[in-house]
Amino acid sequence: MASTRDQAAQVRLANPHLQDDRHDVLYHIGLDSRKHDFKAMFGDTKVVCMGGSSNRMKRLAEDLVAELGIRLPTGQGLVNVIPNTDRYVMYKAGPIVCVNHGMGIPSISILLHELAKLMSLAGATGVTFIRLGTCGGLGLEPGTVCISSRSLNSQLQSHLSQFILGQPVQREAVFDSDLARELLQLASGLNIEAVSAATLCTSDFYEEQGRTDGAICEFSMEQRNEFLQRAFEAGVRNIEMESLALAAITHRLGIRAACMAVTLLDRFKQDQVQLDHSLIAQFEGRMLRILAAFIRSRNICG
Ligand SMILES: O=P(O)(O)O[C@@H]1C[C@H](O)[C@@H](CO)O1
Ligand SMILES: O=c1cc[nH]c(=O)[nH]1
Repeated sequence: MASTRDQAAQVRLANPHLQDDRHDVLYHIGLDSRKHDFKAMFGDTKVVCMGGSSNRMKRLAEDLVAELGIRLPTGQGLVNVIPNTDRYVMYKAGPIVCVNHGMGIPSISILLHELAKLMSLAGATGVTFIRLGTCGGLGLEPGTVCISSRSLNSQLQSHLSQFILGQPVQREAVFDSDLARELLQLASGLNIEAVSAATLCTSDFYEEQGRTDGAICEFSMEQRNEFLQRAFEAGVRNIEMESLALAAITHRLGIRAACMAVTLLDRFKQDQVQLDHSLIAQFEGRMLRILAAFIRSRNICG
């Protein structure tokens, strides 16, 4: 349970160049502090939900409205609140924001910079960021919800490496352990198969995840299996493409964050995702139920 101090905490940026009263253009999410009233639009935000695809985030917002009985502004319905860009979409249902992050670390990290600035300028307090995604599992039944404890890069190290001004910078990629535990308990209470473990985050779906079915593959089946086994022994139970940036950026800024992703396949058994869309939607529904239980437990929707 979040403490009173956590609930009052504002998002604090880690950038001495930024003045509080600045004019700021959040270019990729199409928001401008001179044209939009950030406090009125986003000041009440408590949870920011993220996932790769735009339609999935729209569905998530619709499902949360139905599941939690959230009342929308009269005559407005659920609308994309960032229509000035087609990079991302964003829906707001009461204090919940649902935004898509695209695929991979560069796409989610641009979004995270702009979302953190947005939440800070809006004066939002006690905000939690949660990614709801899909992933490959290691030794898990498809449909298992993986809640990341930390994220490992493709060298199985728990940090995000970047080159800033030409110099290597490493940022620790860990998630809030209390929040991860809380989500795991909620899953268990709902009888949803879930684990909390390390997540491998790569910058590619094919070769970096050890798939032999990409357009290029220069390793053997034995090497593939050895890599997946090594990841498993390092504590990895799922593989995806965004958790490293989510963990590193939120940890650096002190934003409470979690990454939940449902497994679409067991990578020890296969490389191709062969599930049909209705089953994927059913699996994603498991994360919606955990998320809804989390939001209910926080009493933030009135
Ligand atoms: O949240 P989603 O399901 O979009 O994320 C995973 C990781 C990659 O972005 C993508 C690869 O298929 O799916
Ligand atoms: O295997 C998978 C499935 C979904 N997303 C990934 O990044 N990998």
